[in-house]
Amino acid sequence: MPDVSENTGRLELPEGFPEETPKKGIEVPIGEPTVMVRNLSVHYRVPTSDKSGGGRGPVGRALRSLGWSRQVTVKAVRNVTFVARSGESIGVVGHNGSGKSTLLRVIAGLETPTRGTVLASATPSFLGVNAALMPEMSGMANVRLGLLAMGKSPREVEAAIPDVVDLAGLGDSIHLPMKTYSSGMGARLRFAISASARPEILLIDEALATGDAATKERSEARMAEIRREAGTIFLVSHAAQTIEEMCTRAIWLHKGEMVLDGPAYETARAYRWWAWNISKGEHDKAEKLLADARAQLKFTHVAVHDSTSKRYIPRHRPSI
Ligand SMILES: Nc1ncnc2c1ncn2[C@@H]1O[C@H](COP(=O)(O)OP(=O)(O)OP(=O)(O)O)[C@@H](O)[C@H]1O
Repeated sequence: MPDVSENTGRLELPEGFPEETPKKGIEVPIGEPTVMVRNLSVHYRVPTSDKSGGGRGPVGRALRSLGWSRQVTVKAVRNVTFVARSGESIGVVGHNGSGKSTLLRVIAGLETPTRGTVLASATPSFLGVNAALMPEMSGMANVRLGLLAMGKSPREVEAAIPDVVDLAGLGDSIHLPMKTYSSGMGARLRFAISASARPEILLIDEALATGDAATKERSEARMAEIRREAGTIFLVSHAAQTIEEMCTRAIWLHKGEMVLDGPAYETARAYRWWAWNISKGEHDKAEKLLADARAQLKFTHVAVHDSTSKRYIPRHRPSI
């Protein structure tokens, strides 16, 4: 058993936030750690068109005319640490550019962190069948293609198809070319294909926010099945309400930093309250909410002992 101590406390709702009864999600026992993220940072060096670098004078102009451009560092994820356990579905919320997708890509093993480690008990399944899907082909043909791309045999594909089609809930549209689908319909199909594998760790980026009520219901039931089979789900969404409805726990990222990590309902609502204040131009109030949230974030300690480290696979080769 790795040595971990985590934030599992209840969070206080910010003062003045309208109370609602939390939706009672599907309860599943919480088990062993499945993903451990320790001191994770991801920085990018990117060119900027900002003319202030390299000097405004003739030297700067000459350098720029030779194609030189100033580089800046974007700190997409800053020193994030947490532990995910089987049975949890963890929502990741935050403003545009707060690092949500980057965090998921590192867990998926698609991105190498600048610092820190990510360990996982199994290879995560990312909603990444997108690349294999063909817009010209029908939804049904894409189900076959997606399932084959996930490594299923033709026989397994045929056996899985009815379940995927049912979960996608597209009706007769399943026979139409995918390029005619709305973004929500495409997302439903991708979710259904990825979830059919019942992976131990499932990573979903923005796929469920656009679903209608019936789809959400079906997706939630499927997510609960995965959790019941000792799985863990990460769900990135701008729609904090989706997180409230579909997750057991949520992480709020702000400018790459973890602001809050706690029960989905409280965390997502605290984020919504902050976002609402930002949208109304109440920046001082929003700053205070951010500070209050940070004050409630408890330190998570992660140490993997040699005796158990074999169970956990690094998702990357750490650069430091
Ligand atoms: N490949 C990349 N190269 C350079 N910068 C990147 C790259 N990927 C992400 N970033 C930057 O890292 C930051 C975090 O991006 P990320 O996509 O993780 O945020 P996000 O919270 O998922 O955003 P959104 O909600 O808008 O989808 C942003 O400032 C983004 O511009």
